[in-house]
Amino acid sequence: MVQHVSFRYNENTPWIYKDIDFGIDLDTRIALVGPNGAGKSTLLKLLCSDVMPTDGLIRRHSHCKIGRYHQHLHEELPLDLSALEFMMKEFPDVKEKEEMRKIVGRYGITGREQVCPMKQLSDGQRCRVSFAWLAWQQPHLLLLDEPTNHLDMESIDALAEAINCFPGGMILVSHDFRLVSQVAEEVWVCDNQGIQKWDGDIFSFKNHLRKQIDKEVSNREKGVVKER
Ligand SMILES: Nc1ncnc2c1ncn2[C@@H]1O[C@H](COP(=O)(O)OP(=O)(O)OP(=O)(O)O)[C@@H](O)[C@H]1O
Repeated sequence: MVQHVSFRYNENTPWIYKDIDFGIDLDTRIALVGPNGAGKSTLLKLLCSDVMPTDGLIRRHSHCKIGRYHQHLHEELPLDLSALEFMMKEFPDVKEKEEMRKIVGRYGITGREQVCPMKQLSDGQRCRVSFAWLAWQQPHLLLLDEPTNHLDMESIDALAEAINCFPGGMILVSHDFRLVSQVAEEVWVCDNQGIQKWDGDIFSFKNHLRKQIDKEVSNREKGVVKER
């Protein structure tokens, strides 16, 4: 439950949210959209307590496990360890190396990629390790912030399929309309320090953006003509 939450990073920076109020649960399937800098990533950080509300309250079920994927997650991996060593260290309950090999293999990290130091992997491969790490925590709620940046089309479709098989809640921030259309049931717009449910699907939102841009361009052109 997000109750009357307002947030700004500090006293010298503008309010990102003012008095937002909503609830999410394990059936939640939301795509967050909105202009750059509106506060989409900040909302995910608030939900997983990476930052705390300036005012108001966020109440969580005490057993709710939240997993957040963000663009810098793969940069936080211990690069001198191999993917296999890292996962064995993070999940000591998996005792057999062969079992962990299978787990990591499901994320497209196979053969030598599993045992070489992760510094030798590409960004895309490291992202896959991050996904394996995130998924194996078995969160109840997934917060995905731009998860497609280092993924090819095939991996994006695999991600969509995985999200659709995931039984918990999900909030996605993504500029990838194709992914959004495959996994989101609702579109919420972050703008002007608030959040509003979009009355339509992601494609109608895209059309709305296109019209808005056309209008801005035409107004600018009219302005230029007037100036002349
Ligand atoms: N740690 C921070 N300290 C101060 N300001 C920050 C911090 N992190 C983000 N901001 C600012 O807060 C605002 C919201 O940022 P946020 O990243 O949440 O927006 P966003 O909607 O996710 O943007 P984008 O689509 O560009 O990723 C921006 O103006 C950003 O510069």
